[in-house]
Amino acid sequence: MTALKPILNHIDTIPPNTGKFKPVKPSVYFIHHRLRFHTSSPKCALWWIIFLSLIIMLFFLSQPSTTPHLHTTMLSSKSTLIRLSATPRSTRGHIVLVTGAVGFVGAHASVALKRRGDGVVGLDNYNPYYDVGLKTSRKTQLLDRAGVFVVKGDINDDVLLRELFDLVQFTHVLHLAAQAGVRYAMIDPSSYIKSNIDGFVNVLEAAKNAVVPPAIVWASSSSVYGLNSKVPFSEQDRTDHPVSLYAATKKAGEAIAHAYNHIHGLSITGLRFFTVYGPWGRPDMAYFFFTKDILNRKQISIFEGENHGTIARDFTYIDDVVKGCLSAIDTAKKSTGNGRNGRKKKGEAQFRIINLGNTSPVSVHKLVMLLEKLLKVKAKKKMVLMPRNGDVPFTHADISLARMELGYKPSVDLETGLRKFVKWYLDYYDVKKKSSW
Ligand SMILES: O=C(O)[C@H]1O[C@H](OP(=O)(O)OP(=O)(O)OC[C@H]2O[C@@H](n3ccc(=O)[nH]c3=O)[C@H](O)[C@@H]2O)[C@H](O)[C@@H](O)[C@H]1O
Repeated sequence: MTALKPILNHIDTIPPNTGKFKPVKPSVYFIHHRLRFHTSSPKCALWWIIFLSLIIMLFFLSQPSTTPHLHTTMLSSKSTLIRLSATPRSTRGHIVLVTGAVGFVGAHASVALKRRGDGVVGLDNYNPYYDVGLKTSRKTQLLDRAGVFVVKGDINDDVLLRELFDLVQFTHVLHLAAQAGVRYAMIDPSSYIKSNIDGFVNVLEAAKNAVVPPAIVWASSSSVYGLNSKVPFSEQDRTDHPVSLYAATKKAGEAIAHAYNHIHGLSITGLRFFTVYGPWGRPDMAYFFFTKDILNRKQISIFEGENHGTIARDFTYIDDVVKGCLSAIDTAKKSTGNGRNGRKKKGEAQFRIINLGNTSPVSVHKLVMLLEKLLKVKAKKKMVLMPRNGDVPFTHADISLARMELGYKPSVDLETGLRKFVKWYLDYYDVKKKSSW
């Protein structure tokens, strides 16, 4: 500001328009006036250089970033690692941003993508909804070993996302970052809005603003089917009666995705996951904390419906879900863009919603029996009427669309999948096997 002062003082010296001069705008007059009378003075010329430099600097700073790497500040120290991680092994490989990369599905999917030769960059905020130590272990034991670099950051951070999309031209985004869990919405409802709505919109904004908008594959949920009684649940069925806030935010996500697809030509595939389980799973899920409680000889509550009705889930093994995700990426068509910013719109973009389930529901009672068998420990069971806090009595996926679109064919039954989970659990938590039958 002090540098500008001498120049500003000269404004007082502008003569009034007496009519002898051709009327000119004051600013233009000022420039002409200054150039005519003072450019010969070296001191004034210096002030002019400073003034013009400031104007030029302000002009460039106010421009949206179109040149990659121009404004990278948050990521600049990691840019080499990020680019390395993003580089596919072959020119035909995809370049995928995986959000929620240290999450359960995110970690497995990132590793699978990287192993087959795609370029992968992870993004995760390591939120403390459940044990951050487990998330860190997924990073060190799975992602680091596979060569997947994970940026620690939030999907709600639009500056970070812009930098990331400036740094790497992603062909796909596998958006898995979310506030998960059906029952936790009773405790922290706003976390669902923040992650599943605000965060999702932020990711879509970043994608649509990318120089070449990537295709999006993201995680919706079986919970959108609510209390539907027609089985199996088909993508054609109504899903406008969610019974949990979690389900409501996932359903809202599907509607938001449709709007972005329609307006901005983003290619979007929403995958409705059905109770995904397996090694490195989520400790907030029943199969996981039942295992812990059974081993600790703690009582577990098994939910049942009215008149002792059975509660069942279409439990889906992680490897099957990962195959479905990869196939969704492979079959995703390119985004067509919105025709703005001088870009040509290339027609309607692809929009899909696909169930990823196992299509063979198992009762929670059976789940517990299998865990007892695998852990060789008798559970202390208490039958409890299912609380009205967002749970649904059963889920059952119709997977014919997944079969057709993705060649999806789940191959792991619950007992086989739980055996792998239990093996991992005992190993990870270093549990000494003790039988209490
Ligand atoms: O498909 C989904 O989209 C969702 O799947 C998962 O939700 P759910 O299918 O509800 O799994 P989960 O909580 O493990 O309960 C399993 C069963 O145990 C029963 N259950 C639960 C707790 C308990 O104490 N007792 C009990 O019987 C309970 O009634 C249920 O029948 C994800 O958590 C969710 O984030 C989302 O991804």
